Amino acid sequence: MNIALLGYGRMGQTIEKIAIKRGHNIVLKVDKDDKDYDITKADVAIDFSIPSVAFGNISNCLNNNVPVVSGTTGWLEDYDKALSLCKEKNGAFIYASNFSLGVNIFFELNKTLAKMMSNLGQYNVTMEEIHHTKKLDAPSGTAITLAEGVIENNVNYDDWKLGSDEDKTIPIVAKRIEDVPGTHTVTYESEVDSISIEHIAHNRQGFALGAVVAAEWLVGRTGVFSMNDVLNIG
Ligand SMILES: NC(=O)C1=CN([C@@H]2O[C@H](COP(=O)(O)OP(=O)(O)OC[C@H]3O[C@@H](n4cnc5c(N)ncnc54)[C@H](OP(=O)(O)O)[C@@H]3O)[C@@H](O)[C@H]2O)C=CC1
Ligand SMILES: O=C(O)C1=N[C@H](C(=O)O)C[C@H](O)C1
Repeated sequence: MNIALLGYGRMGQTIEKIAIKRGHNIVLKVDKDDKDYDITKADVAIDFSIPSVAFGNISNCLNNNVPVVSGTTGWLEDYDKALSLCKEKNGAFIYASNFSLGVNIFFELNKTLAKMMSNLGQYNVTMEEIHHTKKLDAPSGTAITLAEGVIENNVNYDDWKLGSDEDKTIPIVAKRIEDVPGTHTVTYESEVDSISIEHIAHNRQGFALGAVVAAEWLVGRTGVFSMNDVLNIG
């Protein structure tokens, strides 16, 4: 496949190596100052850029009939617009807050645990995410997906907030520590005990491999998809 990389930072460069190993060609690398490029030479685009430009990158792909995989976080206020544009153009689009196989299993585990804890009002849930100091957004997209998984499956919660202690609101703590690729912990705490589940990324390989696998899966399909479709889980 001919792949366009929209964003050639930490993730773009990791994806490039994995894509080449899997026999693909990188035909375009787009960074901040690259404006007039021809996206149509790609069979699929993979966007790992920055929150303020992600929706523009995705729209450009959909407007030019190029399937697009996006892992950029922090732009989801425009997600519904991307979804409508994809439908209008009969295009192909996948967004995931986290493309790693391990985290997608963790998402399902989180939903199951949330359901089990729904009748147990003596437990309060908290979430913590730890990332490297260069990360632009907080909380992480993965933490937001985890919080949404609890809200959908546990009657005790209907919202999430950074550092909140409001009723029915999941408090999320975001820590920034140099070089941490991504650690997410969900904890249920009562007066007598605590239950935690945790995912620790050791490097960016899992995110990057998941994005390339998603791109391979997306080409030839039309619609808006999630990693559950790609991995056939959930
Ligand atoms: N879904 C997932 O599995 C994962 C998601 N992420 C998310 O992916 C995104 C990227 O992460 P990461 O690679 O670590 O970040 P980086 O900052 O390393 O890379 C982002 C790149 O985007 C570039 N950029 C800026 N403007 C544009 C533009 N208009 N078009 C294209 N590229 C542009 C930046 O260039 P410059 O530096 O010159 O501004 C930079 O090279 C983040 O939102 C992060 O949260 C990260 C890991 C996994
Ligand atoms: O910015 C990162 O690095 C990461 N971002 C994603 C997120 O916001 O959840 C995924 C991963 O945790 C790494």
